[in-house]
Amino acid sequence: LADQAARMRQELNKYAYEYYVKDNPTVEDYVYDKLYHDLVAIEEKYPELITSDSPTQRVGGQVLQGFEKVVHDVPLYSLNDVFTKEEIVAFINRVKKELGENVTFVCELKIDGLSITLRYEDGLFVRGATRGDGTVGENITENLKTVRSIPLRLQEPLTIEVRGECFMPKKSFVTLNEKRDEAGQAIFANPRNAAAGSLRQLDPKVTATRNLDTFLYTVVDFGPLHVANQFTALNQLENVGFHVNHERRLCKNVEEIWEYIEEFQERRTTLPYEIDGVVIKVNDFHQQEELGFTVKAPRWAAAYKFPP
Ligand SMILES: COc1nc2nc(N)nc(N)c2nc1C
Repeated sequence: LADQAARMRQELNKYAYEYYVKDNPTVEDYVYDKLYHDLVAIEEKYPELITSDSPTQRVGGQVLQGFEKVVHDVPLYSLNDVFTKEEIVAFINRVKKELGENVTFVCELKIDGLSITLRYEDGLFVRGATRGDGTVGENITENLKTVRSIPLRLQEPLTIEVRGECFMPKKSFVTLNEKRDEAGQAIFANPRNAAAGSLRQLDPKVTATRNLDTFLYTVVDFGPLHVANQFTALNQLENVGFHVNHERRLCKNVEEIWEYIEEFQERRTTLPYEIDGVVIKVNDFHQQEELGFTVKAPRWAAAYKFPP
């Protein structure tokens, strides 16, 4: 029976990966729901068969009295903001001055959400935390377990820490505010505040109702993923189970970067999530190491902020 429960868990986690990460479900919802309820029945009868990566454990946490502090082994740094094409040109020129002409950049969307860091040991999700001040954050593992796109077990038994954004899709934001308005509750000003409020809930059962989502964009130590640059790292992050934003693009020069920026300034209102800019990164990890960091931010990246 233990094997049967394990097979059901694996099947459910596969369906969830296809649905939430690959955005390409292979079964109808009722198939998932039926298998889920069959697993719940087995686990209720034989609680000793319950494991931490069972989808039935996503909304299990008790109501917390408060959040523990988490000291980040590797600080969550911030990005240098730029606001004009001239500043982008200056950034690219400075990078090429130090690295030579043979540099490729990755452009990614800057999601308007909350920075989170997720720790996995042997493939199992063990801890999730907020960025906080970059050095000390809050342990919100129980709340992050309720976010369906966060895998409870990776496709490989990796021990890694990944970072990204937790956000509330625009549609969920509108529905939530409609419900709150009808209930005479204060509405949230924007999806970012709604996501922050949802993650700061002491009761995970409330967080579970908020339809939060994630996009992961970096690994603290790329070693275990065996990747040499940001673009393949993003592909690998998706392969091992994380939700990664698909609008990433390799750019060789300012023209291609500016083209990407103009495209997403245009598409911003039609995207299902809010963005506040574009992040430009040197793609190759050795070149990133060569450039290093200033006190607060990497010298190999810049965040172009859209005009308000
Ligand atoms: C390399 O560091 C970063 N990379 C990022 N990438 C994206 N797409 N969005 C961010 N908000 C972001 N933030 C940081 C600190």
